[in-house]
Amino acid sequence: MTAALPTHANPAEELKARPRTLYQKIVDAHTVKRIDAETVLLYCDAHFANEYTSPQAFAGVRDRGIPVAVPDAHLCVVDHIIPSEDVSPRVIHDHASLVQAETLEANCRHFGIDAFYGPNDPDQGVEHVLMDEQGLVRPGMVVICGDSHTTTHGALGALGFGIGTSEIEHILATQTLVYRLGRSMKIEIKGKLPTTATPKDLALTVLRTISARGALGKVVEYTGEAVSQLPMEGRFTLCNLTVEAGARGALIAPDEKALDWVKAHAAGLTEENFEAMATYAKTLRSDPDAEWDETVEIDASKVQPMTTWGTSPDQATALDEPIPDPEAFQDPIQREAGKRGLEYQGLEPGRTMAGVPIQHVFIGSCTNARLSDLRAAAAILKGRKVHAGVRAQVMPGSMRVRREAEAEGLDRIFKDAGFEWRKSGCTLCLAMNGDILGDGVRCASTTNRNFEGRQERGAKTHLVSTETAAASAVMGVLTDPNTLGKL
Ligand SMILES: CC(C)[C@H](C(=O)O)[C@@H](O)C(=O)O
Ligand code: SF4
Repeated sequence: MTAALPTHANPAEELKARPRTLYQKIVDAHTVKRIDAETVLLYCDAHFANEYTSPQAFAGVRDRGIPVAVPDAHLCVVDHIIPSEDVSPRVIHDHASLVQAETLEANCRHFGIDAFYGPNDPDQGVEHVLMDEQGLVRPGMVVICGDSHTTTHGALGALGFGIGTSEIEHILATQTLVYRLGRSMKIEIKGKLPTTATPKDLALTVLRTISARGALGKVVEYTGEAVSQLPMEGRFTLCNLTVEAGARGALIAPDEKALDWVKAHAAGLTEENFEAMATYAKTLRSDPDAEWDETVEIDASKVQPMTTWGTSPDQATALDEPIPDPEAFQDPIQREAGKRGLEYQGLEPGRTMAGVPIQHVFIGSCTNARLSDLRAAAAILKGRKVHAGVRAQVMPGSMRVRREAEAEGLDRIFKDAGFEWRKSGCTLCLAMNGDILGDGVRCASTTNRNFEGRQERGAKTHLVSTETAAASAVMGVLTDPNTLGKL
């Protein structure tokens, strides 16, 4: 006869009984082995590699003469170093960049990785646009990449985060990662986002509220009415920018919208697999009495069109509010950073950002270059012209986005307005391959980083929504898109 074990002796039962956050549930489901109180060996479902951060990792695996453990779990794309000129076939002029692109292709061939998106692949794109567009990210997955903006994929309820080169090597060799557990942070976005504001404005508001260090070491979960109302593209934008607060992940519990997105994008997903995914997705939410290390509330109804005034994404303000005086900041680090940011940008406290003259507009990047972004910009640009003295460029997030936009005639609207219609890639987001601004050029940019010199030494970047970028292109000054018809 066997005596019944007391329930607390069964770790699996104990795990299930404890209220958990969505983050904890995903980590538990992927834990191969607990290493110590702070660290686990984590199974990763998918790894995405670009040509820029992967070469040494592949070289390490080659040198040891071992195979890539699960070749089908990797997707490789040339996106960071590829020029965006509108030529066919695409040519990489820079020798070092060409070597990086060719090395990635050779590594894929050598290790039996079929999912390679080279410069002339019809579906090439910025990795964080491409992955979701190919339906490769599913709710509950752990997805990793040697790139910080992998947090983007939390929009689908997947734990996405960036890793370093030695970790990429570990993934290639073992499909696992030695993972230090993060702390949990709930950001509840209450109320409704006004129709005059966009998800990008919400994301910049979150950053301003919690600061660029506000989520350091934490995995954020977004909840609340405004978050459920966001379309998938808006959720990608929000989760993409969350890393700029230092977050180690950004999650949104998967709902019907997330499942519909996967259904619409995952080629070959059978009805049976979809049903299994949908059933699992229902369990992917934080338990009502889960404990959080930190919680923050934000009122969505107060969000207004935003831009950045400094050189950190959290140095943001509404376009029609006065630029704050950093001298008044309590935190000495923020005070110094604010003073330096304003000085770099050549701006004074007290004036509004609306009306600041710009010479360049960039619509692109993994933050805001999906089809809905291009539609929103085109709706503003239709029948209007880019202001004299402004150079305006659009780099669709992927070649598929570009094709879909062309099928709707959006390229015509952009070109008629005076925009350059380019090909997809990171390009001007981080000043690569000749896609750079001149020294001192001020740019309204739909990207996620406004660091000193990000778009070229001395160039001034102001982060904005796609709508604000389009309106600013027309006016030649930073412009709240809601005021456009009224000016
Ligand atoms: C090049 C890469 C390591 C980097 C990142 O990690 O985010 C880049 O994509 C960026 O946006 O600055
Ligand atoms: S588009 Fe910009 S932010 Fe996104 S991965 Fe490329 S360089 Fe990084």
